[in-house]
Amino acid sequence: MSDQFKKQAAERAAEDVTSGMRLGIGTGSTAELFVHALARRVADGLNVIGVPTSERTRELASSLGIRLTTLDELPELDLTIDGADELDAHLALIKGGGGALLREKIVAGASAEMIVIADSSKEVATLGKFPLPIEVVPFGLKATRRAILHVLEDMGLPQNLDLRGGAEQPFLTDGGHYILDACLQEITDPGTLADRLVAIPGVVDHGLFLELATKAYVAGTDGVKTVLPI
Ligand SMILES: O=C[C@H](O)[C@H](O)[C@H](O)COP(=O)(O)O
Repeated sequence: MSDQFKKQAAERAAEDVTSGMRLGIGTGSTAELFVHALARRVADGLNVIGVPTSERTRELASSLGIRLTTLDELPELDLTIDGADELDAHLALIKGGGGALLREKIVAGASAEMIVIADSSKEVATLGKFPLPIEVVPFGLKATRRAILHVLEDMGLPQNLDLRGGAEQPFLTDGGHYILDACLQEITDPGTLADRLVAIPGVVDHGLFLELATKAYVAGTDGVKTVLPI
């Protein structure tokens, strides 16, 4: 069922794309459904150029005939459409379940608008049930981990930090970094947490996307609703 909802949200967002747009294209299962919907519109004559947020998305979009470039070639975008792991009523997001958070955030930050597409299971009152991905450089992993744990302790948050993929074979992002997933349950002050995490040397970025999304299409049993940040 949730796949059906993801598809409905993705197809609704594809309707917002107009010819001439410079488009950031997200990553993940919902974003992939959007890529398919977009490709159908491109086959019907829609003229857009896209910047993918991952190698995975690049391969899919290019195989479906969507014209692509890089953010270096096109550093200003009109719209990014991407999925999310969680969204709240302010359209604050947790992203990075698929490991693409860094490129996703850079691309969203270069876009005038960002539309989030999701099924209604992703909507939460408070962010944090979904583990927060924190992207770190491999060098000095233990020291970076300790510094993150210190911030979590200081903010009264649970100190659960897992290296994605495990120590034997850590997951590597497109940028060659590791991900530490923080199981926090309730992030009551995402702004402070975001600021404190990026201030740690060794932390590249984290999956809190604050004040980036301008609209969301959330699909559930009642159809697709439009959510604007409160
Ligand atoms: O790194 C992955 C991205 O942030 C995804 O957009 C996010 O994990 C949501 O993915 P999905 O649509 O597969 O639930």
